[in-house]
Parts: sequence; C-alpha cells; structure tokens
Amino acid sequence: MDPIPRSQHLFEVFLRLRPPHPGGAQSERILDVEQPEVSPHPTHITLNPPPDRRKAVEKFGFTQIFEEDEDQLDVFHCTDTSSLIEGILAPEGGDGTDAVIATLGVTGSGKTHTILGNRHQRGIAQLAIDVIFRSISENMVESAQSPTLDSLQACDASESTLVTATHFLDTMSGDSIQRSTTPMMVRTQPALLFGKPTTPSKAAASAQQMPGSFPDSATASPKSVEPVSETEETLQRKAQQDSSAQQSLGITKSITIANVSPSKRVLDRPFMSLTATSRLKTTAKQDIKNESFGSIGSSSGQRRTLRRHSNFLMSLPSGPDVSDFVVPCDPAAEYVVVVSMYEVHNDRIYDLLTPASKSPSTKELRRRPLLFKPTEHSPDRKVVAGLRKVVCTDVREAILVLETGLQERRVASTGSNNVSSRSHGFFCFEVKKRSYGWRNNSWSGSKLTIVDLAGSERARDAKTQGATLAEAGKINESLMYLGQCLQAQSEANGSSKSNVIPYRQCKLTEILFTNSFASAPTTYNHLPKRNPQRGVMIVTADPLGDFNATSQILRYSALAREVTVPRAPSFSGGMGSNGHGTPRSFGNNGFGSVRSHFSPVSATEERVTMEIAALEIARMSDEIEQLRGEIDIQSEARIAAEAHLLSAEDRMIDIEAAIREECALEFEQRLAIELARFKASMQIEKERHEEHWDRKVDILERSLDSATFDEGFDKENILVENLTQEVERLRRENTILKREMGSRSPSKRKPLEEREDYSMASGGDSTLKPKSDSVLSLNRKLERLKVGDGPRLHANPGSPKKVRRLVARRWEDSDGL
Ligand SMILES: Nc1ncnc2c1ncn2[C@@H]1O[C@H](COP(=O)(O)OP(=O)(O)OP(=O)(O)O)[C@@H](O)[C@H]1O
Repeated sequence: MDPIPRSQHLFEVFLRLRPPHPGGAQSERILDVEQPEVSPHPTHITLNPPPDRRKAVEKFGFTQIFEEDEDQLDVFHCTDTSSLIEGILAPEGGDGTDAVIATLGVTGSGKTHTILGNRHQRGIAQLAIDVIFRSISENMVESAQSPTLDSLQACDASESTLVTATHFLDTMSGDSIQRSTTPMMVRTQPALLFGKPTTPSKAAASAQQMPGSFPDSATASPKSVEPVSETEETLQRKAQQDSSAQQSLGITKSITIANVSPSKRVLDRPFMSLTATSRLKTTAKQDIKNESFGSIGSSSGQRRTLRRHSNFLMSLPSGPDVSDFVVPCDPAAEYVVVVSMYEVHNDRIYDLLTPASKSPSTKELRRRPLLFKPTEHSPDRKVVAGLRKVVCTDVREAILVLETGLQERRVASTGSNNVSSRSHGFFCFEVKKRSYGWRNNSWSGSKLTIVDLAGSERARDAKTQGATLAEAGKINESLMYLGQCLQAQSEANGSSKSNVIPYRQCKLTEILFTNSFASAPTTYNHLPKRNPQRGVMIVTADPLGDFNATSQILRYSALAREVTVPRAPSFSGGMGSNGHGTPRSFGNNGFGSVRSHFSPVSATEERVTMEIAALEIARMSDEIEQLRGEIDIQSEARIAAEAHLLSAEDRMIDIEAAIREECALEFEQRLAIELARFKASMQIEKERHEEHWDRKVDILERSLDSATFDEGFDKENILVENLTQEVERLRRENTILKREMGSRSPSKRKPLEEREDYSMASGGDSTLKPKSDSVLSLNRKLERLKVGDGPRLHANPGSPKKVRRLVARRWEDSDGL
C-alpha cells in the first residue's frame, strides 16, 4: 500500500485510537497499527475480524495514526493546527483561508475528548483559541465596544447579531441565575463537565450534594466538591498544571472569591477540582487585588466580568501548554475574534449562544431553528443565518463563551456512553482583521470551525428509546451521508476523474463541505474570491470496540483501503498463501473492486481458477457486509421514523380527543343557549295568542251585547211555534199511515200529497212551505222503500204474490219508525 500523500484531499483524515476504558470489559483487540518503515509516523492500520467470523482482513490508510499513548498536544501538533491557524491569520495579507477540524467515530470513541478535552487536559478547541489569541495579542483591537462593534456588524454577511463578550456573559449569567432556581434547569440545562455537560442525573446529583442552596466553594469541604481519591503526587501534578494554566491564560495573580455570584457557583461546581478549591481557599486568605486582568484592550466592564468568572476560569484545565506555538500574524492589521456556536440536531440548526425562549402557546422552552442559506452579502456561499455572535478580545472571554454555549448542547446518557452528544456541535472562531488606518477599510478575515460530531451508534448497544432513538436514527443517517462524501473524495483521489461529492444530502455535509470548493468565478466577479477551506477529519476508534461499527467508520473515512483475502477453507498448505500460512494481500485503493496482484505461481490452471473464485467470494462477502451495515443503518432510521410516527399519532389522537371534547362542550353550551332562546320565544308567542283570543272574545261579547234583545226573542218564539206545529203534523201523518197500513194494501194507497187528510194536516199554510219540502223528501224516501227495496223483489218480478207478502212484512218492520 502506498504512503498517503498530504494535502491532496478536501479533508486530511487522521485516525486516533483511544486508550482502554478503565475497568472496561476485556475483549479481543480488533485494530493493529502497522509500524512504518519509511515515514516517521504510522499511517496504516489492520482491522482483524474476530476469530469466529470468516471475514477478509482489511487494511486502512490514513494521513497519520495516533496511538493510544499519544495525548492532546500530539494530536494538536501533528494535525498541523498551527498551520491552519496561520492560514486564517493570513500574515502575508489578504483574507486568509478558512479551516475546519472535525471528529468522526463510533459513540464513546473519544471525539469530544479530542475536541474539548477533559478535567485535566484541554482539547483542540481550547488549544486553538489559546494559540490564536496569543498570536494576535499585539494586534488586538483596543476595544470591542462601539464603533468597532458597529463596523463589525456592518461587515457581517450572515444576518447575525453581534454583542460584546462582556454584555453576553453578563446577560447569560443572569439567565443562568434564573434557570438555576427552577427545576427546569436540572432537567434541561445540565451542568458542564469540562467540555461536555453532565447528564441531567449528574447535574441533579451534584445539586443535591450541595446542602442548602449554593455553598461557598471556598468553604465547601473538598469531599463534597469532588469524591476523588487522589494521591499526593497527583495533587502536586495538578497544582503544577494549575499554575501553568494561570500562566498560559495570562493570569499571574489569583483573585478573591468574594465577587463570585452564588448562581455561578452552581454552574461552576462540577468543574471544581480538589486543587482548584484549595487554591481558592488560599487565595481568599491572600485577598490579592487582581490587577492582572487589566490586559490589553480590557475595559473596566470587561475586567469586572472576568473577575466575576475568575474562579471558574481557574478551575479549568490548563494543559497541555501551547506557549511555543505562536503563529505569525499580519503586522499591518488589527484583529478581533468573533465566536459563534451552533448545533445540528435532527437535521436542524440551533444557535447555542441564544438561550431557549418560552413558547407563548405551550409555555415550553424552545429554540428557533436557523437557516443555512445564501444572504444578501454572501450570495455565492451559504451561511448559517441569524446567529448570535460574540466579539472577544481576550482568550478568557472566548473560553467562557465556549463553555456557556456548551451548556446548551444536547447530551444524553446511553448504553454506550454516559455523556453522549446527541447533536453535531459547531464552534466557530472568526478572526476578523482590518488594516490600521481602518477608516477606509472594512473587516475581512477567515474562520476556524471546530466540529464535534455525534457518534454513530447501534440501537441494540446504545439501548436507546423514544426521542433518543429517533435522534440516533438522524445521527446515523447524517453520518452515512458524510461517509458517502468522504468515500467519494478518496475514490476521486484514487482515479484520474474528479468525483462529485454528494454533500447536499443533509445539513451536516452541506455545512462541512460547502466551503471546500472555490466559488464560481463567472457568477460573482464583483465579490472577493475565497480560497477553498482546509479540512482535517480526526477519526476516533476504540481498538477494543465493536467490530462492525468500527469497520464501517473506517471504510467510510479511510483515504485508502486494502483487502486481504482469508485463506480458502478447502485449500490447505501453500495454496492461496505465501507459504507461511499467512494470507495473501491484494491492493485496492478504491471501494468495491478488488484487483489481484499475485505474481505468477507454479500452480495448475485449475488452482488459479479456484483462487480467483475465492477472491471473488471474499469481495462479495465484503460487499454483503457493507450492505448489511447499510441495512442496519436504514433499519435503525426506519425504527426511529416509526417511533416518530407513533409519537406523532399519539399526539394526533390526544389533539383529536381534546378538540372533540372542546367541540362537544361548545355544542352543549350553544344548545343550552338556543333552547333558552326557543323557550323564551314560545312563551312570547303563547302570550300573544292568548291576548289575541281574549281580544276576539271581547269583540264577540261586545257584538252580542249590542244586538237587540227583542228582535231575537220574537224570532225564537216563531221558531219554537213552527217546530211544535211540525211535530203535530208529523204525529198526525204517522197515525194516518199506521191506520192505512193496517186496513189496505200499500200498492193501492194514494200518494200522500193527493190525500185530503194529508193536505188538511198541512193546512195549505204558506208559512209551512219549507217544512212541507222536508216532509216531501221524507215521503219520497218512504216511497222508495215501498217499491224498490230488497233484492228478492227484483229477482222475481213476475210473482206479485210474493211481492205483496214481502212488502207487507217490510212495512211491519217499519212500524217501529
Ligand atoms: N484519548 C483518550 N484519553 C483518555 N480518555 C479518553 C480518550 N478518549 C476518550 N476518553 C474517555 O472516554 C469517554 C468517552 O469519550 P467521549 O465522550 O469523548 O466519546 P464520544 O466519541 O464523544 O462519544 P459520543 O459520540 O457518544 O458523544 C470519556 O470519559 C473520555 O474522557
């Protein structure tokens, strides 16, 4: 495998191996560093599959490999961070070159440790800040107050809000006071633990450890501050480190703790090491006035702010010492450093320096996602728009801002890491410069972006659930896209054609790669041409870690890869091997294709065929393994998406139930109102009706009263008389008819009108005419009864005897009438 040439890639890729977990389970070592023959540093590593798996042995090439015993300073030095800083400061004039340093690896492999350090060692971020400030200290602007701030704001291309560090720290510590007094702080604002906030449980535990509210760190017993069992030697070493820290931070004298606010102590507390506490005790006794804070560019406000945070600053680790690393800067320019921080969480960008605000509807603390877009002042390049940026003129300010921003970063405890980053953290240090005699010059400059990526993890190992599982899905997805970009870069490097880097697939890759290319010259001729950024990717790996996860990360990130075919099971002895029982190796710079390089052997043709077949099998099983890994990622993403969906469904159901309840309630209220209205209108209608009828009855009564009584009386009498006469007449007629019926046949009887008795009875009185009409009709009825009734009468018309008998009987029946 060829040595890896430097500076040919968008990202130089380094591999850092972490030392074993203290007290971790003993497991098989899967990574072996190949000691170099030519180059001074190792560049290749072999990934050995566990003995129970029949897999190809793989060899990966990196720019350089850092072994377990190499510390932060080695990493800082060998990744050439000071040369990146030099590119940013642009000592020869001009805008300089942006740089990005990122870490990539499986969860728990040491990414955050590399970038942000731990209790005893600073990380690359702090070391880089230190070197930057050291290098420009002579040329730092005198004050970051207005009008410097205004001119910086005017030149900012990313629609940001610039504030001075003093203002930022004062407002944020006020904010912290508020939050520290609420239980919310314990839940959502984990306290810092050297670069990484502690998990909520740790924060709560540390809060509980404090009797009362906020004990004075100077009087708190060392035991309650940190349960450590350090030897005298360790303490001495720490004390030495602390004193060198003071020197490296430019602090020559200690300060009194009287100015430290109680709330700050809550945040500071987890930082407090035993030595820091005892040192504070001593310094409290000494009560030395802190004149050392009056460094270059310090205003009285700045001094006050720094004094307030001094005990926290002094509790931070100070090593390793980078005072040797001073980078030349542009002597004709004055400088200022602008710090901004954001995180990419679930493919959304959140500002880490803008505290969450309460949503008016839900009253929950929320952060507004920001856009990654081209702006009016940066039409050729996308930038994270709307960040809060803090202007710093002192290294301590920058450190305090960094630590404050880290409090907002999302972390969680998982099965793989107690304090696992759940987002990709971006820490940006823009070094702004302008020529002296600046009135005609605006600010320009470059930036150093330090990225602490979240780690890839397997849900099975991490034992994550719910939102944390969904986060893991998004993390794995974005890391897969990053892996594709890195693979494309290494493939392009291995071949003559230039590969397209598919970096627009997610926010993470967009932000990481967008500055890697020179801006198109034709479109934006009027804008200053920017150099493509320089990138450093530090891949972290645990040599005792999970084989699948590690092999996946190495495959994605390595600049070169070689597959060594395992010995075919059917061939023993020398076949397929070099005669010593070790496998034969085959060079492969690209991915997916295996090229055989074996020299002519004295094997038969059949054996050669078999060997080629074995190679092909190895290649295919390798591909299968890769695909399996991708399936794993996809299925984890699917599980996460399903979990999301389920929780969204639950929320929908809850919302629906709430809306239904609300609707039902509203319906009932409206129904009650409508019923009341209806009853009222019914009542009114009823009353109106009653009134109406009363009025009618009144009118009737009145009309009846007004009619003449006499006239009515006469008419009634005449009516009664007529009726009496009629009754008389009818009786008479009845008698006559009865008599007639008794004496003679009805057929011979004269019609009533022609009979004398009838006419006498009627009296020929004209007044009885209407009554006679009724009598006539009665007679007609009787006549009809007499001649036409009965079916038998018509059935036999030719038998008069029968008819007579029938008629007689009929008339008898009618007697009762
Ligand atoms: N090189 C190292 N030297 C000493 N300790 C280390 C080293 N690398 C990692 N550690 C320790 O291992 C633990 C896990 O490391 P760290 O939190 O940096 O992992 P990570 O890769 O950032 O994990 P995640 O992706 O889950 O955030 C920490 O306690 C850290 O101090």
